[in-house]
Amino acid sequence: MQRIAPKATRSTGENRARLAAVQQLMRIDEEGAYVGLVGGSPTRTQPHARKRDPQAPLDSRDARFVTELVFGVTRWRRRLDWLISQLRPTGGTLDPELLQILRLGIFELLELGKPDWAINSHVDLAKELVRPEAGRLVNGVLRNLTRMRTANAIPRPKLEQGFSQRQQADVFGIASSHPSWLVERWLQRFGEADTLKLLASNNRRPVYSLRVNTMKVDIGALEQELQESGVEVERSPYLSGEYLRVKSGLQDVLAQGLLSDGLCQVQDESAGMVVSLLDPQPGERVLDACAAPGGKALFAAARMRGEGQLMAMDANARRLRGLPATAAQQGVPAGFLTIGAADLRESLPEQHAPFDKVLLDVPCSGLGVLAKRADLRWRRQPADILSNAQLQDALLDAAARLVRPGGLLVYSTCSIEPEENDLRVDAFISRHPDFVAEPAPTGLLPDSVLNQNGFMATFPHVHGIDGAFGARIRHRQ
Ligand SMILES: C[S@@+](CC[C@H](N)C(=O)[O-])C[C@H]1O[C@@H](n2cnc3c(N)ncnc32)[C@H](O)[C@@H]1O
Repeated sequence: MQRIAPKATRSTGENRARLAAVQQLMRIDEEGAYVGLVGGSPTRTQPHARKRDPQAPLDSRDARFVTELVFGVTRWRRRLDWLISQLRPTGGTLDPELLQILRLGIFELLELGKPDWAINSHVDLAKELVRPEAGRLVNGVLRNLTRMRTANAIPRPKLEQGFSQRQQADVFGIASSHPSWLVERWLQRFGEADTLKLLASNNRRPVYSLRVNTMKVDIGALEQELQESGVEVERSPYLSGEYLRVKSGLQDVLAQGLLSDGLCQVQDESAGMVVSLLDPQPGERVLDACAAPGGKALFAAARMRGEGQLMAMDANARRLRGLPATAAQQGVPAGFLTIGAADLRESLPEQHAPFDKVLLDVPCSGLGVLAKRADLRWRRQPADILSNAQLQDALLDAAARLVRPGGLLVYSTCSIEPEENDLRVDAFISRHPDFVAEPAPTGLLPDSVLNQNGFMATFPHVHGIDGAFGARIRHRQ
């Protein structure tokens, strides 16, 4: 029997959140907006939306619901579209807004376990945003789904007898909502069992960690303060003296102003491990050559205790804009950190060179961070890996000129693809016989994050954090 909610329990806040989510999803599809950045109010207001959505901002609970919807629908898009194709007898092209509403409805019913009566909100949204008859279609598709849900008979893609690897990639790709080319690539490399684990990790709620700013606060004191205010944290198993994993209450960390007070920053432990691999010491001259927005540079500053010289440069001046203020909040001494916008390939900071250590955290496919960047899996194409490799090689060649003899270059990515990682290091060494790749020295990082070459290589399904890579490359004396 259908569950009917009393009218009073139907939340108008949730309805407004659904409208905002549809608007944001349209922006992501039409304008390529980045799913991590569209959490605020939509910039484009629909004519229908104005009628329904007065200017009052959403409260924080509804705003969080918008984020959950946008993130979830983006992540599950392929599976949702496949389900729509199974649930719509007529087929044919859908209005873009109608498609988003159907995706939203299916996501809420299947992933968030919303009750059957929530469908009324999607039906109303379709009537208002698209046209009155669109409500009938939404009602038909979503009621069909709830009947299947009750009968435990949600459609699933199936493998045929004698399937090829491409067909397997299609089926896994639909079920886990990843593109087939990526699944096929991982099947070839990791085999079936590990690919399934990786796909599942990419669909899990991401793990967020805080890098404790040890220049301002002791980790034990911050841990206690957070726990007393109801934020559940635990020490990172990889960087136990500097990182706290947030189990629940990240919003409270933000609300308490701990970030703006400079006591901590949200940063994945894999990013912290790259800085550990660099091992910047007080008194050294260090360059972060692709620094923006500056997370790793700020950790390096804390490790150096503001002594020596740290230069943070990046080709993108806009992405560097917030760094001086954040550095000041975190207590980084003026004069210790120099910030400059420059394309490393064209204008080397030679007047400051040579450096004891250079960190080169290059632009990459980001295929290690799919749990956090829900849209990336749809944006990336196989050709991107090749074009990234060309830029990565050029940046490595430029950075090499800035390392003093005997000094260290650390190359890092947030990718798990060999073409962007070990293979770039191999190619660099063959172009530069005056450099040698060296395994991470004992004690710098846990053995569990080192690969067969002694490079740092984390994987979401193995380490439970972002996938990332870091290699130490030494300039021979
Ligand atoms: C992965 S991000 C760096 C993240 C940063 N290390 C952090 O931890 O916050 C890569 C950066 O490389 C920069 N970049 C791309 N091409 C560059 C170039 N030719 N010269 C210098 N920086 C470049 C991009 O603007 C981007 O900010």
